[in-house]
Amino acid sequence: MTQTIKIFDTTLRDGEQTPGVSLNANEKVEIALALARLKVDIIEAGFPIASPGDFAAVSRIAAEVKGPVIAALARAEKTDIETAAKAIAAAERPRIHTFIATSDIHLEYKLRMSRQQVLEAARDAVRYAKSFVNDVEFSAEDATRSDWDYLCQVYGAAIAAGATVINIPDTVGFIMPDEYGALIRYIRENTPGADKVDISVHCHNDLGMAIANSLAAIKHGATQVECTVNGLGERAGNAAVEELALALHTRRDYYKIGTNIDLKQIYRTSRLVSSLAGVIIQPNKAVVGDNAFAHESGIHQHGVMNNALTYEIINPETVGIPVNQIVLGKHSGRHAFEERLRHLGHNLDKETVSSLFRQFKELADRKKAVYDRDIEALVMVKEPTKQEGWFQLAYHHVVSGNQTLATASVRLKTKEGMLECAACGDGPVDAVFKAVEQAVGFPVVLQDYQLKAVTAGQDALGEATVRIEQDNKSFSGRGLSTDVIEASARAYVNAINKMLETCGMPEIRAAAGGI
Ligand SMILES: CC(=O)SCCNC(=O)CCNC(=O)[C@H](O)C(C)(C)COP(=O)(O)OP(=O)(O)OC[C@H]1O[C@@H](n2cnc3c(N)ncnc32)[C@H](O)[C@@H]1OP(=O)(O)O
Ligand SMILES: CC(C)C(=O)C(=O)O
Ligand SMILES: [Mg+2]
Repeated sequence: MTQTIKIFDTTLRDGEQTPGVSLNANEKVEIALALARLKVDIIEAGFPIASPGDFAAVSRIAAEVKGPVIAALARAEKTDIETAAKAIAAAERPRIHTFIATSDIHLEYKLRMSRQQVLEAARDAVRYAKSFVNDVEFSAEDATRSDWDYLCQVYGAAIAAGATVINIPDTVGFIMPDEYGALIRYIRENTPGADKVDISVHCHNDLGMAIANSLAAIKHGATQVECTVNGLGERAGNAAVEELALALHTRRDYYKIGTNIDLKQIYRTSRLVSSLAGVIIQPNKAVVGDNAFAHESGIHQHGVMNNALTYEIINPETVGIPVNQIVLGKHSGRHAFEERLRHLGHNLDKETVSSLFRQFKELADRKKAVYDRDIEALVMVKEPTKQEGWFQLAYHHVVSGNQTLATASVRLKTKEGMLECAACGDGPVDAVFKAVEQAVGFPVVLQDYQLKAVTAGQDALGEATVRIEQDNKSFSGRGLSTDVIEASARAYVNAINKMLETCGMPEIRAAAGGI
């Protein structure tokens, strides 16, 4: 291997710009810790000026996550830069990432600035950021629709002001691979000082080119690639880190470039992000989709039976996908369970292991075979401990049928006692959601509801995902059970708890016209 490309992960910043996704500080720290285990080189932890919540999350990540460089985004504005610097002050290796658009269309209609003004703003922003940290990245937003010579002037000014990284974003996913490769080469060859800094690329997937463009850029001298887990991001998303890492690994014969990514962590990180962001992975998604290693047709199955290499270019275990074998049953003990967790790469504290073991025993009572994937699902969809969450689902009962009005009754445990309610609905899930809504005592706006099976079989674990909305913010919850109505109710309660964590119970009750 001749070279290593740096992976800059922006799941927590651009990834959070995915429509409908909103992560709280605890979730962001959990994802940042997983990214550190994945061994990304840089974590873009957020955009601290955007909200006090974003500032707090970036500050916690800077203080708590060791290993990768911790970056914070800032417009080419003094206050943004000061806020970013404050948020990452505790990081071992802090980076300020400042940006301003350079395309004429952005200059005319958005910034209302001339080319000269933007060039000066870029230079001043880098210089100001440099007064706080040594490591400063500069991005020319909408670079791929900007004039190439003007871009070289702006990047030259940013490098002269002290930028250590220049990023060339395809902000609107517009450029084609050959063209992007040529642009990267042009900037490298025509920007004074470009040979002394990292050249970064940041590709959006509007035309499905994010990975192809990133790879073309690597071929033409990019030294850093910006990605997100599962390709989350604004609109159609960003280049997916798992796809990029696997492309470079699988075709190392061609690219002769590696990454520091720990490939075994890919599946786990992907599931964690999917779970916390509330965005289900499409089955045919490359590398981490449920069908990525499934062989449906006879000719393929025949080939794979003889030798997997006939139709499999990636071994699922390479990316840490658990093999679907029966691992444990209801007679298994705590030692075997703990050992299995360790084998799957989870080093969890005693309290979490105890809670998971209890859930595993309950599951083993209801399900014939417990697979590694079931255990992964239990780990991902952690139930709230007694101290967490306003509400816990203590009991539910649902009656439904084709000639019966679906009716549900629920009992929720709270710190102040039990709440009970019953409701009718359009089907059992609607009835149980209505009963929960009545029990909590305020209206809940449902945005999205999805249900899928974790493994195959009639007794498979069902995994429900629910997204609710409050004050233009989304909150997602997940629930697991062999009973899909229970999984749905748990997901709904989980989303409500997350909403309360951010919005506060008195505020929600007041907004609903209550006490
Ligand atoms: C390509 C990207 O992904 S860029 C990152 C996008 N991410 C986000 O926008 C995160 C969430 N954003 C926010 O919370 C808000 O937009 C904030 C806090 C950043 C700014 O909020 P507001 O001050 O209310 O401004 P608003 O969003 O309406 O407009 C953006 C302003 O920033 C200016 N601006 C946009 N980009 C830049 C830049 N890179 N440098 C300097 N100014 C900029 C715009 O011209 C506009 O200025 P104006 O208010 O003088 O007209
Ligand atoms: C802030 C920049 C790098 C960005 O996200 C984009 O241009 O897409
Ligand atoms: Mg972007």
